[in-house]
Amino acid sequence: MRPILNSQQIREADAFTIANEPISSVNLMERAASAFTQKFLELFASVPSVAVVCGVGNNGGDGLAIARMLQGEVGHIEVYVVGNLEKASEDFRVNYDRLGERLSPKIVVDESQIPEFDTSLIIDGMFGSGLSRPVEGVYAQVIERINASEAQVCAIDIPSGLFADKPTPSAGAVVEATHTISFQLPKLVFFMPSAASYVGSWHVVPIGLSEEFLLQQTTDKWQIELRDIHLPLKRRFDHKGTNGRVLLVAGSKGKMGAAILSAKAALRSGCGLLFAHVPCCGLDILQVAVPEAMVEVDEHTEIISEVLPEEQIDVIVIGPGIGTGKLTENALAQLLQKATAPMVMDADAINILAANTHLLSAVPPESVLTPHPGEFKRLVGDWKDDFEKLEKLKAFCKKYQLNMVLKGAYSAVCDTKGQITFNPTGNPGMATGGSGDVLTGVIGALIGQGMNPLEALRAGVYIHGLAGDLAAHAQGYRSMTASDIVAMLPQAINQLDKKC
Ligand SMILES: NC(=O)C1=CN([C@@H]2O[C@H](COP(=O)(O)OP(=O)(O)OC[C@H]3O[C@@H](n4cnc5c(N)ncnc54)[C@H](OP(=O)(O)O)[C@@H]3O)[C@@H](O)[C@H]2O)[C@H](O)CC1
Ligand SMILES: [K+]
Repeated sequence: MRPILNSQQIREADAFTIANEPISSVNLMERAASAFTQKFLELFASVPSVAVVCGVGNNGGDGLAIARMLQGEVGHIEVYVVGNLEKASEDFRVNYDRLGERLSPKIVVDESQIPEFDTSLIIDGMFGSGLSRPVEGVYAQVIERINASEAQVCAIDIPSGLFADKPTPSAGAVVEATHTISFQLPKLVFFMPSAASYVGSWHVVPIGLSEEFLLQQTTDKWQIELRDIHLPLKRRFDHKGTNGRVLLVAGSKGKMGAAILSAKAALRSGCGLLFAHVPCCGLDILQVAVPEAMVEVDEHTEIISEVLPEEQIDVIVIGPGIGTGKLTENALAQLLQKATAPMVMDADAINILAANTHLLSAVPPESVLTPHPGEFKRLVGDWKDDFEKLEKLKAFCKKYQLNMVLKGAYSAVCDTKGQITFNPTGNPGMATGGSGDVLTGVIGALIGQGMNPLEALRAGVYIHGLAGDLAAHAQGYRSMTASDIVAMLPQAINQLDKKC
């Protein structure tokens, strides 16, 4: 997993690398600028004109070095320095002197000197990880002008004005980048919905900071990587009874589709036997749609009113399409008293828990909850910003000793110790009805096959997102449906199997 460190830790990594590699600070800047330039040229093949807007710190120093490196690679280049040169950092000065006369920068210290920015692209190097306060005054005016221009904007390290690891006050101006090329590690704020319009598409380029130092750092935030996913092995002598016995409790009148999607997803994710408990009205529907499922019917025609867990069930998946009626609430309460297998709880199962918080302590330890933000809000109340939302997620998982995925772009998986991992796969096309039902089925199948619930949760969100990406590629992210995600599960799982 890739650690996500705070600005202070990254500064220390910088200093450690300089002292121990050893490399001079200005040469580290040269390496960072070169890594940026290479990625930039991959992203923007032919750019007619670029404005490089620099502050006077090291982010600005990067900007000057990048402007120098881009000479001959792009058309016309203009360089602007915003701020007081007397306050410039050491490495900024060295790069200022290296610029040469052809790129002679224009200095901006007041409003009258702010240009119109009519280039096709702007590189933003005003502030990076050294931002110490919200951006105001002439700096804010420059940012407003950048944001108002027609140009694409590519930020160096982080969009100027955005704090990497804490909320940015709404009073401060922030660059709205179309792309951000960041150094060595992603910054926490890149995973926050509220920062998406500033960060744009983000890319991380290695700049050779000491791996030894980075891995020693304490953090509770990580990014899942492909190499972290280890699927359960299938062996020659396995049989259906050893490949996971999954009980799916899902559906109600008019919502049998949720049960079908979960059931299909579980079967496509390798579960050996799928038992489905559904209301009477769902019997024919499920048997026709999913012939592999063994269906047991509830006494009630339209909803689930009583579930008795059979013996030898490895995992119980409950929630998709069940509704929140009183009888179903009672059925869930009874099930919680008797269940010993870990549970995957989604949708209305979570809504029932939110309305009856005394039930939370009865959920088998290490079980998995898969709320979307609306369901999560019902469980923990509202939050003032994305950072507080993550704190609430940690506190909840620690308190109830549960694993949880908070679904959305970069779904956040939290374990019982409060460690958070962000999932990199997935796309906006997955924000469609039934997508969550697919995820619960995948996670249930993986737990059934013997993965521990946390590993299954991390692998499940990764596979689900990957299948979603493949579906978006095939159908377009506007048109794809949850059934398309199910259809792509085999391809996604095959891709993961091949890398093992
Ligand atoms: N660590 C690495 O991996 C590497 C980072 N590089 C680049 O360096 C920047 C960080 O550089 P740093 O000099 O620490 O900070 P900045 O350039 O972001 O900004 C510092 C200057 O900006 C002033 N500042 C801060 N906030 C404001 C504000 N709101 N308004 C006006 N001025 C502001 C600050 O002044 P102070 O008064 O706060 O002292 C400084 O003058 C990193 O992001 C990378 O781009 C390396 O090049 C490679 C290694
Ligand atoms: K920047």
